[in-house]
Formats: sequence, structure tokens, C-alpha cells
Amino acid sequence: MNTVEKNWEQILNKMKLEYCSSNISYNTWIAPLTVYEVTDDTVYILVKLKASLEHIEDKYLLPFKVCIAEVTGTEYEVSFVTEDSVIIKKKKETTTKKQQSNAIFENANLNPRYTFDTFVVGSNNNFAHAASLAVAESPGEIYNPLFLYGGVGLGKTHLMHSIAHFILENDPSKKVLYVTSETFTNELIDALKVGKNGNELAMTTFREKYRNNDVLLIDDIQFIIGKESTQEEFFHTFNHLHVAGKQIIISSDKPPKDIETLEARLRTRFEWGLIADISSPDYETRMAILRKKEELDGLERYHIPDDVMQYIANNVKSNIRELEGSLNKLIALANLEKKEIDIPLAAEALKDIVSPDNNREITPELIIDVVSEHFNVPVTEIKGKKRNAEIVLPRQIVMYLCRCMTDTPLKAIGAILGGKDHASISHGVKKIEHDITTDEALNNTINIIKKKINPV
Ligand SMILES: Nc1ncnc2c1ncn2[C@@H]1O[C@H](COP(=O)(O)OP(=O)(O)OP(=O)(O)O)[C@@H](O)[C@H]1O
Repeated sequence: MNTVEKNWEQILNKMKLEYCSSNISYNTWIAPLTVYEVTDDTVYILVKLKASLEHIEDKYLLPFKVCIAEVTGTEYEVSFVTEDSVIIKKKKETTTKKQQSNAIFENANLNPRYTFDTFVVGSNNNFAHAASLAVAESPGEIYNPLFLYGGVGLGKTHLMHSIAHFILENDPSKKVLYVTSETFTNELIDALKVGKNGNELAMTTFREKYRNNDVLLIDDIQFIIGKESTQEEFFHTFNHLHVAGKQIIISSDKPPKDIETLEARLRTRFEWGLIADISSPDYETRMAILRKKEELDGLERYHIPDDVMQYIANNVKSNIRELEGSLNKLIALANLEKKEIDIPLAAEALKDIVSPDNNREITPELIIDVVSEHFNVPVTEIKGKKRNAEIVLPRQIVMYLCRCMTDTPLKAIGAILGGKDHASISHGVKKIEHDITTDEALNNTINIIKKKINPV
């Protein structure tokens, strides 16, 4: 309890003796007042009756300042608050706090859905989960680096974001940065380019961004491979952070020993800490993930029958992204076609999604799906007519990749892309063909997308 609250009786008594003309005025205006909050410089006094606020402010503000100063020996500002304003203030405080923490998570590039709470632990990932939690609890202290690896869509990114969320929730002052190795590489390419034009600050800014962190998370490190300058820069970033006891978390589709084009000095460093793998989920885990998604997305209202959930879990085995995609597709079909959710509808939903990953055929549809996910632009937008840059670039990349990775004629590509004519497709293909010769970052991005489409 602070000195104002401790001496409140005495302060009120002083007010009564020195500033109230009668017992009635004291009992009416002063006696019901209580201390709401005391900050370093202000005493907030709670006025129960809203109607009396104006009168109290007019008549007693200065007297309160004087009495509080005389009794406690400290000068405070005085502010009268009502219950309504307290509720509004509290709401504002929680909203601001929420906005601040959202901003912190956004600055670290984190997906708010990817937390430990939403991660289902099963036999396929329990070691990776335990290691991630241990690192989140003591960053930089036990397993450094933490190297997570596993096949496509098995939860590596989800676990990395969970670690970052956990650390920031415990200590929002920690500097945490999540990036993909593609972003790291492209930003390095840009910094080197600007640097060549005489702007030395560009490299300093780049290095500060990556080295000035308590926790650095680099996703999909396999895409950094085979690029000497990037590996060199990443090597120095790694050393800088590691020597300073800062936590590094890396993900990849393979363990370090199997990443052939990784420089030996990086490979040994990646093996310094702990390597944890995530494998394909078993049936129980797949069911638990489907139920978790049902709960998180509020899908209970669709009353999806058990046998439908079991059908999906039985048929989508090796990629959790596809597992989730199947459920999304099922709900979309049920909504759009106003059909009952049953096994035939689930079979229809699965037919577009499930593919034996390794020898899947490269089709324009596959290219569109991968590009859509890479840029986080919906397929409908890629096939649509909008002309904004965030959509035009992925669309032109689709045109280019369909041309060089499939035998589809330009006219057919146009038809698949929502009825575009031959000339627009030809223009899009030529544009990308030209741009990759001058824009190294774009070239890097397209190479990564190609590897995602055809990993072998
Ligand atoms: N154990 C899990 N519990 C709940 N959701 C999961 C789990 N594992 C993966 N997911 C979900 O599956 C989707 C794909 O996961 P994520 O992006 O983390 O995979 P990834 O291994 O990083 O894939 P990629 O190799 O493509 O980078 C995400 O929506 C994620 O939330």
C-alpha cells in the first residue's frame, strides 16, 4: 500500500476540517471518495456518483492536492475518475498492450496461429517439440544451434514460430527475428548491389539486422545451399551470434550431413547443438490435428461425422498441410455446393489435394498452388484480373514456370489462368525471362520455387 492509501483516512479528515462547510457536505461529497490508483505523480480518486463529478472537480481538486501534499509530504497531481472512465481506461490499456504485443510478434515476422498451444504433439514430433520447448525456456543456454529437419509440411515452421512466441511472451524486450533463407539471401543480394553503387551503409544495415538479435530463426536453410557469398555471410552471422551466446534455430528438409552443397564449416557448426527430426504423423496424431483445426477454426457447427474425419486421416498421411487443406476443401465444397458432409464429398475434396509427393506430375495446377503458397496470394487472385504488383508478379511467374517446366501451349496456359489471351501469356513469360537476367534476387526466388515444385 502506498503512502496516500495508508493515510487516506487522515487526508479525508483534513479535508473535512479545513474545506467542508458542514457535516452534510462532507458526507455527501468527500466521505464516499476512495483511492483508485496512485502513480509516480498522480493520485486517481474514484467518484462513485457520476453526476457529482463536475461539482467535486470544481470545488475540491485544489484542496485535495494541498491535503495530500501536507499529509504525505509529496506533491501529486489529482485526477477524479468514475467507474465508467475506469472501464474505458482499462479497456484502452488492454487494447494498447495487445497492439504492442501484436506489433512485437509482427516485427519478428511471426504467424499468430503458430504457437505451442496449437501444436499437436505426437510420436512423430515429440522429441523436436521437447527440444523446442527447452530452447524456448532457456534461449542461448542449452542447445545452440537447434536444428530441426523433416519433410514438407510437417510442422517445422510452426515449431520455430512457437519458440519465438514463447520467448517474446516471457520477455518482450528480447530481440527475435524469424526469416526464411530466401529472405536472408535476397536481402544480402540487394545490400551487395546497393553497396556496389557506393552506398556502404547498406551492408552495415544488413549486418545489424541479422547480428543484433537475441534469437535468430532461419527457415528452410536448404535454399541457402550452393551460394558461396550467402554461405560466407551466413557463416559470419552464425559465428557472431554464437560467440555472443545468442540462440540460433535452423530448419531444413534434411539433416546437415545430407545437405551436399553445404560448406563443411557450416555443416560442423550446425552439428554443434542439437539436431531433431520431425517425421510423418501416425493415424492418432493426424486425427488429433484434424480435431484441433476443427476447434481452432470454429468448425464444430458443421458437425463433421467421425467417419469423415477418419476417412481424411486414413488417406492423407505424409503432409500436414495437405491434411489441413483437405478439411478446408471439404468445408468449401459443402458450403458452395450446399451438400451434406459425407464420405463421397470427402473423396471429392481429397482428389485435388492428395498427391504422392515424390513423383507427382508437374502440371500448371501444381505450379499455381506452389506459387500461391509461396507468395501467400490466393489461387483465385492469380487466376483473376487484378493488376496490382503483389498479384501480377506471382501471375507472371506462373506463366513463366508453366512455359519452362511443362509442355503446356501458351493458349492452354491462358485458359487455365482464367481466360487470358495468348499475347498476355507471351508478354508475361518474356518479362520474367528478361528480369531474371538482371534481378538476382528474383532469379533466386524462382529457383527456390522450382525446387519446391520439383524437389528431386
Ligand atoms: N503438430 C502439429 N499440430 C498442429 N498443426 C500442425 C502440426 N504440424 C504441422 N501443422 C500445420 O501444418 C501446416 C504446415 O506446417 P509448417 O508450415 O510448419 O510445415 P513445414 O515443415 O515448415 O513445411 P515446409 O517444408 O513447406 O517449410 C501448418 O498450417 C501447421 O500449423
